Amino acid sequence: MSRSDDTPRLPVADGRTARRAGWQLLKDDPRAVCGMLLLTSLAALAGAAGPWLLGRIITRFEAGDLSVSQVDVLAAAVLAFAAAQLVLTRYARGLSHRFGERALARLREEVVDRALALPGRVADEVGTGDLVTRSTLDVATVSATLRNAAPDIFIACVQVVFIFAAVFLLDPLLGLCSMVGLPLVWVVSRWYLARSRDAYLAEGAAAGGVAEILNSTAHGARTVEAYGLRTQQNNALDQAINKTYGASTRTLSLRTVLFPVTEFAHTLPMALVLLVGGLRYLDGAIPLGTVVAGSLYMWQLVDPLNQMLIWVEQLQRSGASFARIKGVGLVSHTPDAPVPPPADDLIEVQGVRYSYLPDHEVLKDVELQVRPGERLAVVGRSGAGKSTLGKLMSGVDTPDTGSILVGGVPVADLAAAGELGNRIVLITQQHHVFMGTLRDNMMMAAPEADDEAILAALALMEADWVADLPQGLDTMLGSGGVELKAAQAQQLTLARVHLADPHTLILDEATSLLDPTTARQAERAVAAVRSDRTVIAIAHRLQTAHDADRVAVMESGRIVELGTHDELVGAGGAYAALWRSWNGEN
Ligand SMILES: Nc1ncnc2c1ncn2[C@@H]1O[C@H](COP(=O)(O)OP(=O)(O)OP(=O)(O)O)[C@@H](O)[C@H]1O
Repeated sequence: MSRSDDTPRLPVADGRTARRAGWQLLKDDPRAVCGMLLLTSLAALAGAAGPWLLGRIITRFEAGDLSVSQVDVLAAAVLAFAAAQLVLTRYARGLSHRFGERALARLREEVVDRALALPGRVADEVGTGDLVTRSTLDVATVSATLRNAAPDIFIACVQVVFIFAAVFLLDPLLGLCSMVGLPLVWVVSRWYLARSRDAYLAEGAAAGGVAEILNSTAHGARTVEAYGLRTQQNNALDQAINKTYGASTRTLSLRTVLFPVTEFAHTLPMALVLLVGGLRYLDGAIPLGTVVAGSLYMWQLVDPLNQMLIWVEQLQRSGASFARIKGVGLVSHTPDAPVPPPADDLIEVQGVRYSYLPDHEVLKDVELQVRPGERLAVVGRSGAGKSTLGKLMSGVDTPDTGSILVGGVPVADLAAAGELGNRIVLITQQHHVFMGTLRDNMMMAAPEADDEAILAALALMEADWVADLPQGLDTMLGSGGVELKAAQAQQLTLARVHLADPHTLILDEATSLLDPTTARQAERAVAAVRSDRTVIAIAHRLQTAHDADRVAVMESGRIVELGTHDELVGAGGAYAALWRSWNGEN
């Protein structure tokens, strides 16, 4: 039940891909980036003016060519520049935050799109834990960076550049002194960054492992109880928690080196500027005002460098999260080019092979054409591959080889582009009710549908219960709201399909789990939604095959017979045998 270390995981984007994706976030919003750069530069310039003016006051005062009123004017200018820096930084930060929010919104949409475009087989293989961790914890980590760290780091970088430039302009030797800490910061950061990516990835993966075990235990709680697997699950959880502890300790030990060394690297230039500046002043090489201005710049440098130090860890952590988020896209099925509209409603299955597991082919060279408006029944023994064929025809996954086309366009491409829902819909026994109002649940199939159309679709499915809902179409459904019974959920699903108005329905035993009365009601609902559409019915009851235009018989992943009911009964093959045995049973 619990997943082991061998459980396949979603891939992680390599450093180059992640850097390119990060760069793309900037390129996607060029106006905001230019605005941020301009405002931050102006703010840094205003910030650099203060120490320079104070230095001038001291130098000229020392030289005796400054009156008290001139001191007042210069002091007022210092204040004015400080105020300007405050205002400009505030606007720069506002702009950066808005940039961060927009980038985050794009990233969130991308995660959802990519997760939804994951091939069904991959989603089955990797389980929910890894995917959930990437779309929740990892997105939260990246969002903290985009909201707070990125603006602060950006502003700090610009400030640091301006401060160094200002010290060099004051006195090149003091400028050199101001930079002595940089090699130390460079070395320790390289040391840290070389180790921390893997360490944070391991920490993220370990957290995913814990989430996976908790998820599978919660979902399979009854099985755990029934088979007495409690100890086994506890042990697996203990192991996963120990792994998380080990991974967190590793990242902590990296931080205990980074922080003290960089702290020292900040203090060193301040001391050197004071020492060398003082000596040069005593030698008469530079005025006192230059030493004061230089040390004030060093004092100004502490804050942005500290900001960068504080955020470098967050940056690294979110770099790992960003790579994990981008990794989801590496296995998602996304079409390379814009998807053209299908020429018509003809469905063609050409040489399709498919396996869930290596060396176990479930579909073997399946060929099939379904004409618009045709009713095709797919029959065969359990495990023959009927449902798998239905899933592939509805774009849930892509074939390993061969293609499934509608009007000449691969259905998986249409599904990935979100353009399959109003063409081909798969109806299974699982009817999902989304958390939200009844109207939300209906409008996701047809965003432009009005209340009248929604109520008409529900009425067509005999969903009388809608009239009893406390807030009508505004009633909240799902957990925390009104919980629908299986039959009601099915009516809702079918009404949604009716609104989406696809040309093809793939019915996979849509009514078999219901009790006889609700099954009859459900059959009427299915009949209402089938009218005038192409219907591919994956049928257990051969009456469905009898009433269909054509019947495809599947055996061990192949279509072994294809024809009308009468033709196949006459041929005396596999279908005739199934028909005889079904008739005998009934
Ligand atoms: N998610 C999965 N992972 C691995 N194997 C699977 C998965 N789903 C189906 N299979 C296997 O693929 C084969 C075909 O299954 P499929 O459900 O398509 O057959 P079917 O004809 O629809 O059977 P039934 O009528 O019992 O639903 C079976 O051997 C089944 O065990």
